[in-house]
Order: sequence, then structure tokens, then C-alpha cells
Amino acid sequence: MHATVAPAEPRLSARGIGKSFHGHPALIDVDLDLRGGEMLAVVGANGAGKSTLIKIICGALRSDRGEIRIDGRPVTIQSVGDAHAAGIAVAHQQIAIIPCLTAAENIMLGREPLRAGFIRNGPLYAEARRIASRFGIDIALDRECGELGLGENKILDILKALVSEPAILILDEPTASLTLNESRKLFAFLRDLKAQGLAIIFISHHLNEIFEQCDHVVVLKDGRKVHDGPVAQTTPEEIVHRMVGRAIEDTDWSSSKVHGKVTLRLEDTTIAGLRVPELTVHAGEVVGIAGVLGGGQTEVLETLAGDGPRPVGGDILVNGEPGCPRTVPDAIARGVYLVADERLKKALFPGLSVEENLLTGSLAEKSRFGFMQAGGIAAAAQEATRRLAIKCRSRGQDILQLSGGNQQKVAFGRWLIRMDNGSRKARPLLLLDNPTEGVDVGSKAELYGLIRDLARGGASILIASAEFPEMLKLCDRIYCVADKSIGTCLDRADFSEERLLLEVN
Ligand SMILES: Nc1ncnc2c1ncn2[C@@H]1O[C@H](COP(=O)(O)OP(=O)(O)OP(=O)(O)O)[C@@H](O)[C@H]1O
Repeated sequence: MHATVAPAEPRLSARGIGKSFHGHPALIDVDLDLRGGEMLAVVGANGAGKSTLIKIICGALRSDRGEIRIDGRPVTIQSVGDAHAAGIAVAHQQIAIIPCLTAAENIMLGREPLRAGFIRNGPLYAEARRIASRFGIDIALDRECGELGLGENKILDILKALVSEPAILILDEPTASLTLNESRKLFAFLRDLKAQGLAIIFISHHLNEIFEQCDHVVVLKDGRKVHDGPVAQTTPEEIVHRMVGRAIEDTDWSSSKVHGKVTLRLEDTTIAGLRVPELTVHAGEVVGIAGVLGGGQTEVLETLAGDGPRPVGGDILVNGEPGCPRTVPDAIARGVYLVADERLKKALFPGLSVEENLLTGSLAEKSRFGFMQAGGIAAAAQEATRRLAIKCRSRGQDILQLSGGNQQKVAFGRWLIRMDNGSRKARPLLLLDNPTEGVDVGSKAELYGLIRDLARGGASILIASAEFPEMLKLCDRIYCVADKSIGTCLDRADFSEERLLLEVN
């Protein structure tokens, strides 16, 4: 790691950074200072410009204007290689770990010691051990990463970025998909790195993490910096206000009303290896399945939507009809809709426009004699864009050009349109898998409100999420996944984050 500089001198200093896409500004005249041993949070609503700024600093994008200095010296960063040479490393949100390789092999990926073209295992493990102990990491290096938890894989991913001994580390939503326990371990690791003088840029939509872990916070809004100051001298309310231009109430979104009849019932069945002794959802109810990522919740939702492994045995009722839908059209005919996670793989169509993504699946219902009813379709897409505050240049814009959180809103909007227009069933069953991943605090509150409105209108809602605070806010009941089985069901009277942590493994 580079020698520690005096705290007053910025390790990284950016001045007047500007970037436009097709004439539309994404960053306008942004300044930023980052000091050694400091963790700097960069926050902002979806589409505010955080990723664009980070990509410029790590060389993945070229800025249109502005200057970057490292330890006071101007540097030209036009590629990832340039950033690397300047001592900048990045760990992206998606973990870049290969599950069938061991922890040591992953740490040393691309740097394997070779002799006559063959990897030398002895030196590879010795070097991986040296790096792990250098950064105080105690993970079984000979275990395959597929057998390790997500939190350990995230730490390994960051360790990979640290192999080059950078002075500046950029972390893009490092705790997305981690449980609270895993996040705590990650933060203990990051605190050690800070103590060693590393300068860290931290992107997160979780304000509690920023207020507990970060030293300084910069807020971006519509591409401009609107706040820059020590975390100790501000409040979450002020930061939210700067981000979204209004206050967000900490509403309890759960309902207390009596719910309708049972619409979803699983009894004594097994789905993709996950035992389900009992699970019910009533009309008008929001029910959660809390578990660690990879706990089997995703497969349960996919199966109920006709897009997963068949359930083995048991008694099943899905949106009031017996048996599990066999196909996606079968599920949709029953009014069962899934908003899948991993949006770019499962929930969206890369290369199609915002409007095309919103309307996929509704076109058949909206077409007459094979011709699209253009007016109705455009109106539905326009209404969803407005209702979900999707930030895009136009609805014709390629979905890949939207920020991550806005892509998630499009995935949600598609099913809203479909439910509004296509279903023969008046009351849908909505299956939501990590529905607000990457969505900013303001938009989250709007999505929660929408979900509650749907439940009030009689929809049954089943949510899987590793984000426990979200489940506690939104759900009427929560089933906990432990030991490859859906176990305890908590009622609101029993809700607490600690209790969820105890129940889930
Ligand atoms: N490749 C691109 N082409 C066109 N526009 C883009 C491109 N990348 C980003 N943008 C636009 O730049 C703006 C800023 O996007 P950016 O991804 O930096 O936002 P963000 O703050 O990271 O948002 P999120 O919290 O949703 O990830 C958005 O309006 C986005 O649509």
C-alpha cells in the first residue's frame, strides 16, 4: 500500500468533472476530495450520476472535461489500466468470483505463478496466504468458493482488488444481497483497511450504513454535487432531503386489517430441495420469505410462476386454483406474476427500449386482429413511467442506458401494466424477488406504497428478500428459511431484526 499522506492532503482529487451521453448531461462540474484512511460515501437518487462518476475515476468511461489528481499530481485516466497504474482499484456490485475455483485460486486469478506453462500450486497457495494474512483475512483458502457464503465471497472479491496494493478502493454497493451478519463482517474488514491508510469510496443506497461506517458524504442530484461534508455534521433526514428534494416519512407499510380468504397454500411439499411444511398467503396480505441469498426462496417464487422446478408432493393452491402452474402462460392466466431478481438476466430485455420492455407481455392483450392498438399501448407505458418516476431521456431509450435503479423500476412497471390490462383474474398473486435492489430511498417508499395499494385492492403478495429492514416494514407475516426448510412464521408482534437473524440461516 502507498505511504500514508498527511490527512489534510487529498489522496484523490477530482475537479470540474463533466460527462454527457448523446448531449444529455449525466455529470456537471463535479468536484470530489478523498483522503487516506477515509471512507467517503457517494449517494444520490437513481440516475443521479454515481456510477458515471465512479466509472470515470476507475477508467471505465472517459470524462468530457475535468481533472483528476492523485496525491496532488495530475493523472490522465483513459482506461482501466491507467486507473490501475494510478493506484485505483474497484470491486463492482456483481461479485467476480468463480465458484468452482478455490479461494486461493480466485485471489490469484490472472496472476498464477507458472513454470513451463503449468500453474505452480505451492507458490500460488503461499502467495494467497501471504495476501490474506497481510489484510487480516481468515478464510479456508483451499475451499471451493461455491461452498463459501456470499459474505466470504464478497470479502474475497475485495481481496482480489487489493492484490495490486492500491491506495484507493472503490466499492459499488458492496452489501447488496448480503445479510446483516455478512455485512457486519465486511465492515469490520473495511475498518481494518481504513486503519491501514486505504482511501475508500463507498456507494450505497443504505443510509444506515453510511451513517454508521462512513466519514464523509457527497450527494449527487441530477448530475450535480449538492452536498459535501462530514457525516458527523449532518443527519439522514438532511441527506434524503438533498437527494430527493423532499422528506421521506418512515412509514410502517404493513396493514392491520383482516385479510380475505387463503389464495396461496403450500402444504408438505419440496421445491428445489427446500422443504415447505406450510405456507399460506391471504387475499390482501403481504407475506415475506426471509433467507440468505441462495436459500431457495427464488426457486419457490419461480416455481409458483410456472418457471421453476416442479414441486415434489404435497397439497398446493395457487391464486385460488389447485396445483402449481406448469408454464408461465399458465401462471399468467391464473393472475400470477413474478418480478424476478437479477434484472438483466431474467427480468429485462437488453437492447430493447424502455417502452418495449414495459410492454413485453402486454402486447398480445393489447393487439386486435394482430395489429397493436398503438394509442392504448403508448398510454400504458406513459402512465407506468410517470407512476414509477422512471428517469429516462425518452421511452425509446435503450434499457441498457438507464441507471440500475431505473432498470429495476421498469421490471416492476411491466407487471403493473400487465396486471392493469391483461389479467382475466381480478385479484392477482404478485411474487416479488428482491424487488427494490438498487432502488433509491425515495423510489423505495413509492414502490412500498404501490405494493400496499395493490394489497388493499385485494392482491396477494409474496416477497423474497435478503433485505430484512424492508421485509419488517412491508410484511404482515414473515416465514424464515433455516436448515433447508421454510420454518418459523413470525407475526408482526414478533418482528425484530435480531429475531429474524436468529431464525434465518
Ligand atoms: N451508456 C449510457 N448511455 C446513455 N445514458 C447513460 C449511459 N449511462 C448512464 N446514462 C445516464 O446517465 C444518468 C446517470 O446514470 P448513473 O448510472 O450514473 O446513475 P446512478 O446514480 O448510478 O443511478 P442508480 O442508483 O440507479 O445506479 C442517467 O440518466 C442514465 O440514464
